[in-house]
Amino acid sequence: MVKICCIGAGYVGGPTMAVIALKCPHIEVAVVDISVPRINAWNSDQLPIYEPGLEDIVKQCRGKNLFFSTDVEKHVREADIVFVSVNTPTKTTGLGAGKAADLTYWESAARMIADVSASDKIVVEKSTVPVKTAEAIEKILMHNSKGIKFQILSNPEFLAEGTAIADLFNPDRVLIGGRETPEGFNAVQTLKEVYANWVPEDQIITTNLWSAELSKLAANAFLAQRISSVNAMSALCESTGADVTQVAYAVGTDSRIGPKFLNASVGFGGSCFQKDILNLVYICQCNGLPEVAEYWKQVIKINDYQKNRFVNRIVSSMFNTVSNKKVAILGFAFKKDTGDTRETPAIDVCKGLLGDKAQISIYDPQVTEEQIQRDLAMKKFDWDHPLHLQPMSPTTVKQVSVKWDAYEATKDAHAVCVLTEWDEFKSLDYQKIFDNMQKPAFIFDGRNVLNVDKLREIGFIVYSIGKPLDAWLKDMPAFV
Ligand SMILES: NC(=O)c1ccc[n+]([C@@H]2O[C@H](COP(=O)([O-])OP(=O)(O)OC[C@H]3O[C@@H](n4cnc5c(N)ncnc54)[C@H](O)[C@@H]3O)[C@@H](O)[C@H]2O)c1
Ligand SMILES: O=c1ccn([C@@H]2O[C@H](COP(=O)(O)OP(=O)(O)O[C@H]3O[C@H](CO)[C@@H](O)[C@H](O)[C@H]3O)[C@@H](O)[C@H]2O)c(=O)[nH]1
Repeated sequence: MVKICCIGAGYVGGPTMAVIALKCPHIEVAVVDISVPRINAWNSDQLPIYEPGLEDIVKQCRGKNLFFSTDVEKHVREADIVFVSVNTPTKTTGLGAGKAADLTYWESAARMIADVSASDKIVVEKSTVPVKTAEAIEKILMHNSKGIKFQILSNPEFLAEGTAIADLFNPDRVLIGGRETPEGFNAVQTLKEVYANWVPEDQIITTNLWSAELSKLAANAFLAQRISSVNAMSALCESTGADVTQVAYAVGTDSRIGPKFLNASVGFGGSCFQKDILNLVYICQCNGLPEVAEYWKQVIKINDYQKNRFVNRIVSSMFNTVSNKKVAILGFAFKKDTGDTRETPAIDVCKGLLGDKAQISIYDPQVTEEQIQRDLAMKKFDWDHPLHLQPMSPTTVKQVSVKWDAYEATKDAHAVCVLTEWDEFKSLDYQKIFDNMQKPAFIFDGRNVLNVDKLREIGFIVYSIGKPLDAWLKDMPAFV
């Protein structure tokens, strides 16, 4: 029986390996991690991550051909194929701080593989890594090996959170990069055969190592660029009376552009886009391409601008101060159908409002109070380290309260901000919410999911990203 071991039982390692186990009953899959609580959770009824459809698959395979363990060395030693899906955070200190990828966890995983291996192995980069990482990993593995042969493959993951299982079942493509040598081609073929159990062969793309590594960074940069492009247009729409939804629709019907990923928002979040673009910018700089670096950096700058613009709009609309005013936040996760808050725009919006001394009351159906407090107290980029290595926040933010009900969160509030597009926010009883709020009652829709006309009929003053402004907001200049 072929044995696969995946180092890193996170948002990528967990779902990816669960799907491989489901689709390949003849393969034994072990997912290992240094975090004991994470592995305990994978072995319990309360999985460590929320992802629609995941629980059913884990229940079906766990204990049969899918195992979760902290015995990292044992499973690596026994495996034929080792996936590495560990954190690759942005460096916070030293050379490349604030941009470059920190490969500490990757390097320690590679050294451990070299130390414990007693047979030839294929080592697969699943984490998103800088171009040429495979070369460095190869050196670590070869240098330490005792005649053992390692083949390195790059197999970046393209799943999006909230739709991970659907994406894994039916990927647009699977990308495998390898060395262009007979051994490299064999390794690529071996991995291809795993995916071919459920992915049509013409959707399995094979390339050289560097193309696979760079394609992942490029794909995320292109996706994020679309959002920054539509968000840049949203600012112009507000100034001109155009409606960004209409503009995006008109633009997206051009088959060369396409309709997806053109929703204006308070800004993109998530663990990948910012980190991967910063990494791309750094690689461009290191390769003597400052113009290319500057081009991609602009995608992040517009995203920061959009989050600031949103906060400024709230404050300026509310007589230029939110000091001691209660602002209800609906949604804290970086997108719907996930409890993940990594780089969520809600953190920047809340910090901006707290800077203006607001009292904040938050409701999100999937995010706990402990997580929100951690996020608001944590330094930028600290979130992307294994849980037990993250600095603990010494204090909680007192002006923040977390509620388990939208009506409770919005009670007596001066304003409501929608920051995640959870479906349930569309069908709330907004008349009831309005009746229980201070007047004038404001709603700032950062996701364009609410029925603006209906809200205005009720009596709300409404701001929606990139939509024609109502009279109140026009008279209150946003200082952007
Ligand atoms: N989250 C996504 O949607 C997504 C999608 C595609 C690619 N990626 C990339 O995949 C990688 C992992 O992302 P994630 O979201 O799964 O991160 P994560 O933080 O959820 O999981 C990483 C896990 O690796 C473990 N780990 C770290 N070092 C280890 C070691 N030496 N030995 C054993 N375990 C170790 C950590 O404890 C953690 O549980 C990153 O490079 C990310 O950029 C993420
Ligand atoms: O039109 C859009 C689409 C998305 N977003 C926001 O963009 C962020 C990222 O969304 P999404 O890409 O759906 O989720 P991720 O899980 O971050 O997935 C991205 O990042 C992963 C990690 O690299 C890749 O594997 C995926 O292909 C890539 O879509 C979220 O805050 C969304 O709300 C918008 O504001 N407007």
